[in-house]
Amino acid sequence: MSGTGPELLLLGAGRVHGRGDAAVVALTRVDLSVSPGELVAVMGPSGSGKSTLLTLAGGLDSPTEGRVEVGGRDLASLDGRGRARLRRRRIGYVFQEFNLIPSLTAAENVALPLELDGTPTRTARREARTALAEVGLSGVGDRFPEHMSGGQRQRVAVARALVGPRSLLLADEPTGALDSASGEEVVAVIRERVDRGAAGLMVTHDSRYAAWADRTVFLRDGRITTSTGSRLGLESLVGPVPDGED
Ligand SMILES: Nc1ncnc2c1ncn2[C@@H]1O[C@H](COP(=O)(O)OP(=O)(O)OP(=O)(O)O)[C@@H](O)[C@H]1O
Repeated sequence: MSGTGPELLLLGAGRVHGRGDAAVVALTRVDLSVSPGELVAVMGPSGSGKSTLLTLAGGLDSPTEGRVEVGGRDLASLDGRGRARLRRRRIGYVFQEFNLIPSLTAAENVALPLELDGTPTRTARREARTALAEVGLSGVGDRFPEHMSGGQRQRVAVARALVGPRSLLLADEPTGALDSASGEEVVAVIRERVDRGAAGLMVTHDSRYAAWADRTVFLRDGRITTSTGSRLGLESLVGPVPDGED
């Protein structure tokens, strides 16, 4: 984590695919700042640019206009290797698909990003157990994904995104097809890590999960149309939202 500035900053950021008549504007002129300790939810209809926003924020794709900074650093100033290193060390992703490797145990799956980054196996496994404990899965490190429930598997995926000192969490529909109890557990884990100092950006279709965020931005046709400052604001837009502990 660096200084007091935002962990994630998008300034006039946009992404156009293709050219001329075939050009598709996936995202345009987005200004967004997410500070350490802040969780921002992203909502919007299908095709409104939510995933594009996340891939730009994570340096998986580059903007065709504007800029994206992570930890005060303009991603365009880094070469491919520099961006890859930043992604591995600083950014945690949670996707809808669990993407766990079936032949590895839960702990091995979680340790993998650290091991790929050169962390000695022993240290990586220790960090993996800490991350599994953080998501409430202390006892299942030696289990294989096929012997776990959907909710447990997604929490393993969240642990893999959290492992080590991640300062930016990007979650694209992290609750996926989970039932609401498992979904709430996943969002609670993200909320907890954010409360301990990470910055979080989470795409969701469900206002119950967005209610865990400090702010919600709404996308339409690639633009931010509305931004609520609080849960109360969200309530005025989408109707009553349940309490966090429900
Ligand atoms: N590689 C690409 N080439 C062309 N168009 C693309 C590409 N990727 C995304 N788009 C378009 O950009 C727009 C935004 O897509 P994006 O996936 O970001 O939306 P989304 O809000 O995440 O949608 P969903 O909720 O369905 O996942 C869509 O119109 C999509 O068709």
